[in-house]
This record gives sequence, structure tokens and C-alpha cells, in this order.
Amino acid sequence: MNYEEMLRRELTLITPADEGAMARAAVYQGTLAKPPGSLGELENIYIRLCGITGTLCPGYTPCRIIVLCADNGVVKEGVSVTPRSVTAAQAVNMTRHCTGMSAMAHHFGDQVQVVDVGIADEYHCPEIVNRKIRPGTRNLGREPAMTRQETAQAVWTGMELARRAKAEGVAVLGVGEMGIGNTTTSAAVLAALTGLPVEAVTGRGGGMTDAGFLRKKQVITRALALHRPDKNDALDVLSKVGGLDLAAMCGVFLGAGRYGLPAVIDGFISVVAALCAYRLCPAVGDYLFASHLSREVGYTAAIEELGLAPWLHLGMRLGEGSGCPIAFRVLEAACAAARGMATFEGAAIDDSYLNEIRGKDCF
Ligand SMILES: Cc1cc2ncn([C@H]3O[C@H](COP(=O)(O)O)[C@@H](O)[C@H]3O)c2cc1C
Ligand SMILES: O=C(O)c1cccnc1
Repeated sequence: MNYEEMLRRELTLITPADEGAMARAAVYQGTLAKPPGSLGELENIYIRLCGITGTLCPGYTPCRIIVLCADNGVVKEGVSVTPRSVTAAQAVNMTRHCTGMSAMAHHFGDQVQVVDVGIADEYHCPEIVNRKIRPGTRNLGREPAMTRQETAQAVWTGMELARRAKAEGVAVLGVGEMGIGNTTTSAAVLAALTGLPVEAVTGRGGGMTDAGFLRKKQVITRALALHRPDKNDALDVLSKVGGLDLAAMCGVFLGAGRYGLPAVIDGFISVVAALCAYRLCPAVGDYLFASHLSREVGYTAAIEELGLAPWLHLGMRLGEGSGCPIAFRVLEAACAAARGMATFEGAAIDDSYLNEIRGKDCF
């Protein structure tokens, strides 16, 4: 199968959000009994959800976090203090609701789908969905992480997971990951896509000594010089300095656009995957929602490239999809307010007093 050809065909089918539905939603927001714009970002969220779903009554449940798990060959370069085995261990733990993300998701009743797209170590856990493309990537410090075909297959796999979510009645997606070494791949991909200096986009990930941090930046710098990824070709960038987790996450975001589902971005790795999706198909930007501001250096540059701003400033830097269960509640709040509030008319409030200030800088 030529995954890239299949992928390219799907990308042509992704359309921007419905402008008409968004215009109607904005008018409706204006009729609600509140000072115009006083629900701030919640109003914009509701309007965008209407544009994605083409209705003034968008669904917000069930929510599903798709967690793409894979190992990264670059850990051989000593870019993470954490041993590779933690990828498999945490993936299993996610199915038992005892990681940061999965404990919150379980508490709130959100679905968690843990998917193996490239875990290197053995494990036994039937709850993990097996979509392994290969057991970990090659060491990008020495050779391209993946072939182009493997990369396209991983992206395709992510799109398929989004398609399945839609078919199973999921209303909102979250995109998480588990993959030791993936803050290195994410920083490399972000530097390649934006041309920003490695220094500006590389953080300490899951924790790193000063010496290890220096080595991490050197490995990324060397890999970019060695492979010369084409910044205008996100598949090239992902295949040379990315990972199976990143590529499959990118595919889930693309699938959200393709199948009309809102998709919540988590932290640093998730936002870099979203940026790859956006570069492959800018229309997908309409389907993306930021959740929290990751403390990992580089997050801000990536979210700004997407033209989004994170809602929550909680000092988090965990990954896994941990921002998603919290962000789902924000989406729900936006819908609840729009659905439940009375209009000026229904609340018996004459809104003609607003004529004096409407459209002016009075708020
Ligand atoms: C126990 C543990 C749980 C985690 N859950 C997410 N990550 C996070 O850390 C990893 C990336 O960091 P680096 O690039 O430094 O390896 C990813 O798996 C990410 O999800 C974790 C990391 C650890 C150690
Ligand atoms: O923001 C993230 O996603 C993140 C940051 C550090 C380590 N792992 C993940």
C-alpha cells in the first residue's frame, strides 16, 4: 500500500469549519442575556464548535484521549535521563488509570485509548491497541529516524484512529503520547519546521542534568545538519528527525479535520504534532483547541505558529495528554452556558440600551 498517496487523497477532503454555522452561532451569542463578549474565550470556543459540527447545539461528550506510544532510537545518545523501559511501563499503567493523565480521565469518565505504534520493549497488556509499525525508530543522531513510507503509515494510522472514534460516537478528541526521548524529537521537528534556533525550542523534558541538556541540544543540532530536513515538507521532517508517536499524533489531528471532530492539543509534543498536521493541511487549524501552557521551552513558539493561545496556566509539563481532561471541562462549560442561558428576550431584558455601546470600545 502506498500510504503517502492514500494520505494525500484524504488531505484534499479536509474542509475548513462551516462559516455559516459560525456566523449563526455568533449572532446567537449576541442575543444571550450578558454584556457582549463577557464570556470571553468560552464564546469563541462555542462558535468554533458550531463551525466544526455545523450545528448550534454541538455535542461535547463522550471525550476520548488517544495516546500514541512509541520508542525513540535517539535515546541511545543519552538525551533522556529516563530509561526506555518507562515507555512500555507507563503505557500499561495508563490502561490501569494510574498515570497523571489517566487518573484524571478516569475520574471524569473520559475514554482513554492507548495505542502502541512503536513500543520497543515487550509487555503484556491486551487493553493496549496494537498498531505497531516497528519496535522504535532508528537513532536520528546517526541516520534518519524512519523511512518516508513508515512515516506515512504512522500518520495514516492516526487518521484511522480518528475515523474509528467518529464511528464510535466520540464527540471530542484529545491527543496524548508516551515515548521516552520524545521531547528531543519534538524540539528537532519544531526547529526544522520553523527555523528557530535549537536553543530556543529545546527544554529538559522529563528532567535533565546540565551536561545531559547540553548533549541533547548538540545531538539535535548535529542531526539537523546531517539530515537537512525540508521545512516545507512535514513528512520529510518527521521521517528524518521525528518519531512514530509524533507522526501518528499528527495523523489523529488530521483525522479530526477529516471527520469533523474537535481535537484538544496537550503539551509540547502534542503541539508539535499539531503543527505538523497544520503544515500538511492548514484547514485542520479550525479543528484544534489549545489546552494548557506547557512549561517546556518551545511550546509557546509552536502554539503561536498555530495562531492559538492556551487557556490554562497551571505550570504543567507532564505530557501523556494530561491537559485534555481539564480542557474537556472548559469545552463543556462553553456549551453549557450557550445552551442554558436565557436570551435578552427570554429574560425579559430590553437590550436596546446596548445600542449606545455596541461595536464600540466600551468594554
Ligand atoms: C515517569 C514518567 C512519566 C511520564 N509521563 C509522561 N512523560 C513525558 O516524558 C517523556 C518525554 O521526556 P524525555 O524526552 O525527557 O524522555 C514522554 O514520554 C512524555 O510523555 C513521562 C516521563 C516520566 C519519566
Ligand atoms: O509538555 C509536554 O508535553 C512535556 C514536557 C516535558 C516532558 N514531557 C512532556
